[in-house]
Amino acid sequence: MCGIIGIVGKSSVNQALYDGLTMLQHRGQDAAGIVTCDNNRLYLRKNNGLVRDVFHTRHMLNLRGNMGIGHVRYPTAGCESGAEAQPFYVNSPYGISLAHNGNLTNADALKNDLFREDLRHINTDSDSEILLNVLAHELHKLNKLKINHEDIFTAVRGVHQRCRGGYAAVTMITGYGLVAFRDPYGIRPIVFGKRETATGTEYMVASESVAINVLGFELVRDLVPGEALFITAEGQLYTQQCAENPVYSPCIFEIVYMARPDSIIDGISVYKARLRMGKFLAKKILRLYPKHDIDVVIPIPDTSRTAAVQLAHVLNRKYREGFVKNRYIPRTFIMPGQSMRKKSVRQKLNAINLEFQHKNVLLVDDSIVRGTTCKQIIQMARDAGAKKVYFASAAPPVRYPNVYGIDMPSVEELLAHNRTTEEIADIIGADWLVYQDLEDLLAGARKGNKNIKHFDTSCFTGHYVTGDVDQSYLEQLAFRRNDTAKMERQFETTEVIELYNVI
Ligand SMILES: O=P(O)(O)OC[C@H]1O[C@H](OP(=O)(O)OP(=O)(O)O)[C@H](O)[C@@H]1O
Ligand SMILES: NC(=O)CC[C@H](N)C(=O)O
Ligand SMILES: [Mg+2]
Repeated sequence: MCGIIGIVGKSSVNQALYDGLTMLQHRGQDAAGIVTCDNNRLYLRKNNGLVRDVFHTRHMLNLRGNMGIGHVRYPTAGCESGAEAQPFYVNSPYGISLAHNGNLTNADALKNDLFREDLRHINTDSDSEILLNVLAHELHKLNKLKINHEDIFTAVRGVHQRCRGGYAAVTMITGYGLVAFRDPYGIRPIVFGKRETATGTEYMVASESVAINVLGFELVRDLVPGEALFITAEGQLYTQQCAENPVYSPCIFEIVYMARPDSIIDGISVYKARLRMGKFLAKKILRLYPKHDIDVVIPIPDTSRTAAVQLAHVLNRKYREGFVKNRYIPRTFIMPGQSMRKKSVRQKLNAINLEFQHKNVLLVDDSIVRGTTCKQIIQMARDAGAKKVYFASAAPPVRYPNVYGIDMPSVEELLAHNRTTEEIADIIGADWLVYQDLEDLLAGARKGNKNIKHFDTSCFTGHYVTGDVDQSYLEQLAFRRNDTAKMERQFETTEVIELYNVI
């Protein structure tokens, strides 16, 4: 769930790209990058860190031109090295740069094919470098000095035929314009917008609508699954469906946790969907515990707040901000290692004792994944003087790995895997625990857009919409990306590549 952005403007786009990336920072905290194009020359800055740390005035001044793309990264493949920060670049054909949100499930086979058949070298373990080279090859094989929108859509059709998994991508073809595309299941989100200026229409593509709103663009719509968009450097827009059998199946975890509440994804207001999650969860609590003795509802900031407000309202109990969040500590779930995540929970959240003393509190979180947050938070509530601590998760139990762009690679790390709700309550130290039912979560999301019949719910059900994920893939993924493997890799190879894809 990285954040991607692209703008074709009528004046310099560096500041707008920077501002847009700050609106997408919650999607990736590990690395950030921008590449711009001016007079057929590219200017790139990327590195590890938050947006505000990666771009200083001198970098901003160098990012020239009226067209560019950007990325904030949360790794799901390869390593955390700055060498794998995006956008990636390949010089042939035409000079193409790419920013990718998602994860390819056939990356190994593609890498092999790219080397043996397409004679292309992939220098990192990032699946995004593979996606870029597949697109480059599909363009290359047209064997044309000059390409038009039809050629570009032909190449994207080729990408859909070869690539599997989740991918929303924005690419820039030097001298031509900006190309964005979404995988045939629409797993990862991508929207576009436009803005009228005195000198013509400007276009913008982004992972979430919030970036489009804040920059003063008007949201046009989501790209539908399989669709591609091409905006010429002069500002002409073309769109085309490039997949044979697209099936709308957006990732439900975007609604649960990833996206900002003020975003609209696939026509669904994330905010309203989260309110409905709170309502359904309250109804379930009333069904299970009609004589409950909850005194107060307390959210675990930030993401659960929206659901908790509505949950408290339906339960007819007070909603209180019992935990104060340190605004300078980023999101913990998307941090790379367990020790960092664990330490950060305590740095991030602190209890206001008077909201807990002598009370039976219901703590609400949007989800429980590894259990890092809830274990510590329940203890903090007890230390703050709570009589009883109940816990509600606005999402169902996360029991299976995610393979489409969220870093949940190993079942061993998932608290709910092979455990009952009672066992989990015991481990986290809650007096009782309640999870949202999947049907209610889906109903809450569907109410926002009745046309969406399916969602990718793989982390709750183990059913993978792309149909290509088998046990051996999951074993490989867990082997490569479990926390211990990541930690070992950090010491071995982090900065060894040193080929930063510099333009
Ligand atoms: O069970 P866990 O593995 O701890 O993961 C789930 C937790 O992580 C998230 O919070 P996060 O701090 O990442 O983001 P937020 O501030 O947006 O809530 C989420 O809201 C849960 O609290
Ligand atoms: N979370 C994502 O979208 C990750 C993008 C890409 N797979 C990477 O690891 O860099
Ligand atoms: Mg949270």
